[in-house]
Amino acid sequence: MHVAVLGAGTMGRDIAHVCAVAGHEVTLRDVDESVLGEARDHVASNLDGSVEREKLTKVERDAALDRLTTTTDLDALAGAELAVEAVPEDIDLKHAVLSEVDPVLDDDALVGTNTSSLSVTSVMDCLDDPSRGVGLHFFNPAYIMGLVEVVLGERTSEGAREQAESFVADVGKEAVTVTDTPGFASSRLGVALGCEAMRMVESGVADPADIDAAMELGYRHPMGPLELTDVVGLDVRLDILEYLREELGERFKPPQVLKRKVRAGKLGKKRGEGFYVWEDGEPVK
Ligand SMILES: NC(=O)c1ccc[n+]([C@@H]2O[C@H](COP(=O)([O-])OP(=O)(O)OC[C@H]3O[C@@H](n4cnc5c(N)ncnc54)[C@H](O)[C@@H]3O)[C@@H](O)[C@H]2O)c1
Repeated sequence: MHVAVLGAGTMGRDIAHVCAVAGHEVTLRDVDESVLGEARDHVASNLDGSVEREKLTKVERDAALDRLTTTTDLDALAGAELAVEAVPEDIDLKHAVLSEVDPVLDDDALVGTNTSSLSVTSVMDCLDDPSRGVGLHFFNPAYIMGLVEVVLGERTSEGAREQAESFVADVGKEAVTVTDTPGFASSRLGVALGCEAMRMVESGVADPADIDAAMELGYRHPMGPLELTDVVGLDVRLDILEYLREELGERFKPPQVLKRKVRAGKLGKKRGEGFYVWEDGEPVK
């Protein structure tokens, strides 16, 4: 299948990786040429890691990388049978991207959005045929995490649901299918925990490493809520909180410490600093 991935940032590049390994021809599009170079190197390096861990052979690694094309050119998406949108969490931007791409895709193409929280019904209402739209919510890092939330918009057709669930199984992930409610099942709970952890940092309960250790060692979370916020991106978490506050009320009010860090460009792992300083891909605790 020809899969178009829109946006080559944190999520788009790993979704492209997953689809290429599963045997799909992937066109990864971004508006920023430099991001595309980084994205390809990132995928190549993670594929090398899979070879080292004997999850892939060298031949499979090379074939997956050959199936991945990066481009800024919209026409390169022509005829794609699936598009997965992974541009920033802004409904106007998502509408602009999907409206532009819609006419170029195959007539029956499935259109997925990787939104973490926005209404899938609203994201998809710009499509010529919104019944082809569905949420395909991958988790970070998408090439490792086993879950994809399939989110059904008000107008998502039964056919689109089946296509989405079978695509998720085909790329080796487990689907949970949820209705279109703010934050779905995962982000709403995950963000609530992260938000409370940030308030605890603000009020001096403990430092980030100790708060994270409490959840990791006391509750068996593989990663504490503040480290996870750094991995996800503080800007991404802020966008989600602002939307959930609008939809669900003041309990999702973004903490000041989060706003301050975002304003200062401390966006987490991708910028080398968030709640932690990051060196060689690891937080300094
Ligand atoms: N970061 C996470 O952990 C995470 C997890 C699950 C879901 N999500 C969701 O995935 C989406 C993407 O998040 P991200 O963290 O990858 O963002 P990001 O900021 O890392 O990447 C977004 C990319 O989109 C590109 N872009 C902007 N405008 C574009 C356009 N018109 N056409 C094509 N590309 C364009 C940017 O250049 C950037 O490379 C968001 O909806 C977010 O909520 C994020």
